[in-house]
Amino acid sequence: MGQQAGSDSKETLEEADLAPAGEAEDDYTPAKAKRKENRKKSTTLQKRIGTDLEENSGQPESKSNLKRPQDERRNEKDSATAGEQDGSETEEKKEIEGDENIEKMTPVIALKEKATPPPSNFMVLGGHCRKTVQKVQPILPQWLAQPKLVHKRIKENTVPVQDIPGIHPKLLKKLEANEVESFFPVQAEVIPAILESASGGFLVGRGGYQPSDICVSAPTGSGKTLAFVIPVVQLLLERVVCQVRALAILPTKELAQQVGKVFNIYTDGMGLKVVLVTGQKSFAKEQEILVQKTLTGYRSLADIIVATPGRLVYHIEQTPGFSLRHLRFLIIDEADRMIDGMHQDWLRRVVKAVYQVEDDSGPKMLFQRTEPGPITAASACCLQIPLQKLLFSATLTRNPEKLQQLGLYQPRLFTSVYSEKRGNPAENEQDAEKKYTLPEGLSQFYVPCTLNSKPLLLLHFILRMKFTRVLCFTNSKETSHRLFRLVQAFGGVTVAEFSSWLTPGERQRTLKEFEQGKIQLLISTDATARGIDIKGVKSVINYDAPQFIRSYIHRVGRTARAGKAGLAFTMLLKVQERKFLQMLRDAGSQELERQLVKSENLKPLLQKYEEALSKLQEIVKHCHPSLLEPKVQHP
Ligand SMILES: Nc1ncnc2c1ncn2[C@@H]1O[C@H](COP(=O)(O)OP(=O)(O)OP(=O)(O)O)[C@@H](O)[C@H]1O
Repeated sequence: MGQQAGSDSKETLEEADLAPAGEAEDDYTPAKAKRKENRKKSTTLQKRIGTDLEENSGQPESKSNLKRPQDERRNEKDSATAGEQDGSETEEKKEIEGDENIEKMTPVIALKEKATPPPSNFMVLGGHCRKTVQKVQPILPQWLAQPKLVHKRIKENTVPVQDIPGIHPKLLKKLEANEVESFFPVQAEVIPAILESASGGFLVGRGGYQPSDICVSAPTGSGKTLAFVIPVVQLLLERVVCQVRALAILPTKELAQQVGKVFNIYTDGMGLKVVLVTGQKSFAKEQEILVQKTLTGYRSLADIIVATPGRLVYHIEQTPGFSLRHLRFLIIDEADRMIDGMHQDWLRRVVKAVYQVEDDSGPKMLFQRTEPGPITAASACCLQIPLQKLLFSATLTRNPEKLQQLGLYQPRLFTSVYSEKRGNPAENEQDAEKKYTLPEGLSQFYVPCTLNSKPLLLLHFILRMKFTRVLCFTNSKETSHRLFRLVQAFGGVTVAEFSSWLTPGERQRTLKEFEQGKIQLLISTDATARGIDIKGVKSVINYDAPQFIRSYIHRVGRTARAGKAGLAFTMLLKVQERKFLQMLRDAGSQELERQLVKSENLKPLLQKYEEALSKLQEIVKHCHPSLLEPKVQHP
């Protein structure tokens, strides 16, 4: 029923869900803002000079001035001299006089100023000399400046599962069955913190107070998913009535499916129900598995929902009986990406649904649901079900302005971004904001190349250096498709492409085949850059250099996961080298090694490559329809 009614809104929102992460730069620097403002002022002044010049030239030696009585002019002269004696104005004048350039540039003004003193309301121009602007250092709030540090080295810092107190025996069994013997550092820190925040039962905060929201910034592949799945499942084990108590929001369908799978593993046989709300199923089907109509109203069929924001909002608005009034945990994975998508207004709508007043609420209700505010005698006498936000990302912004949009409550930050030398994240707050941590097992290289040698280099890595399970990134789906066709025409490589051109079903199948080792080379847009956990990816090749540091971090993070080793190669044109390498240095990454491939090594591939190019030209000439059908090809 609601399916049709909301189809328009669904289209737009889902479209946004699918859009590959165009990583906007984190460019919060108050100093930058200040510089911009100064530049703006200077432009305005320049404009004014222009206008004043025009005005002056339009009034040759101010006839009006000559016409005015002599004593009036004398008065003006006197007041100008008096002005010079005033401390501040003298300084300003010195500045103007001291700027020789200005005098050279504006001789007309200089001459006229000497000839006739400016009228009293004349605006003195200036401010063109270069002043050194004092750098504004941001002062971060304490929770961002002094976070809880999480070891970045996984291997040396794992903690045996049994050493973390309070894990439910049922979950210990599950962990063992899934070959998780030790917790990774981020799990060892965050799991106890979440469990502790609900130590008085998940329906009330500790001591009756609202618990702190939790933000986690840890490298790609460091195990952030289990860091929220384990405590959330454990805390919901004690629930009696099935209600939506936990909601995990992710930016794409594939990521939501992946997280849904982990929740399913750890809730299996525990009596908790996990529902995926991503648009993979029809809207009506999703409604059926979310709520059930009863004689007295509706009942929830889900304890945990894993959703993309667009589809979720659609259910909030269109599904009768769908309620978030019992929501206890709001998990925002890939949080920085989700903040970028805040314009969709999904968070406001979710929070509104959580605190929505329903008919059955009233003074009789044991637990209340009101948005957190100042504690008053009236608010303190009722037990509140807290809503706790849990944020996770490998590139979590430390920009307070951006984080402020999430409406966090007394947040705590767990981070792996710190200086190795001093272990002090607040060492240089401005720097820390732009720094990220890469997985310890990652070896990074850059490959100098020309536009023409790029495809040959890729083939060289696969065919001559025998790289297997390679994830290759391009900057657009068009490039991905062309490259895929070219490698296909070359032959000898099991290749597939991955982009938003594929249907969700095709995307899922492709990822599965890649994971199973059936595909040697997967050419992808940034659609697989974030969060996707494909086991056994040995190397990542950036066929096109990523434009933003966050894109780079997520792309190369598809390898070297869970403490394993991995290789990352970035092909760089001569013109890209300096800027790209500087971008990495600024992010605190280790220096990339230069991997030069000699042209002799590419020569053996040349003849076949040219044949492949001609083949491709033929296809394009005859406009082969299959050119528009991206698919996997097995040789
Ligand atoms: N304690 C553990 N022991 C062994 N393997 C683990 C453990 N925790 C997580 N893993 C494995 O590590 C891999 C990476 O975990 P996960 O996907 O949670 O990383 P992530 O930090 O969310 O990465 P990204 O930032 O890229 O999303 C997964 O394959 C997961 O099964």
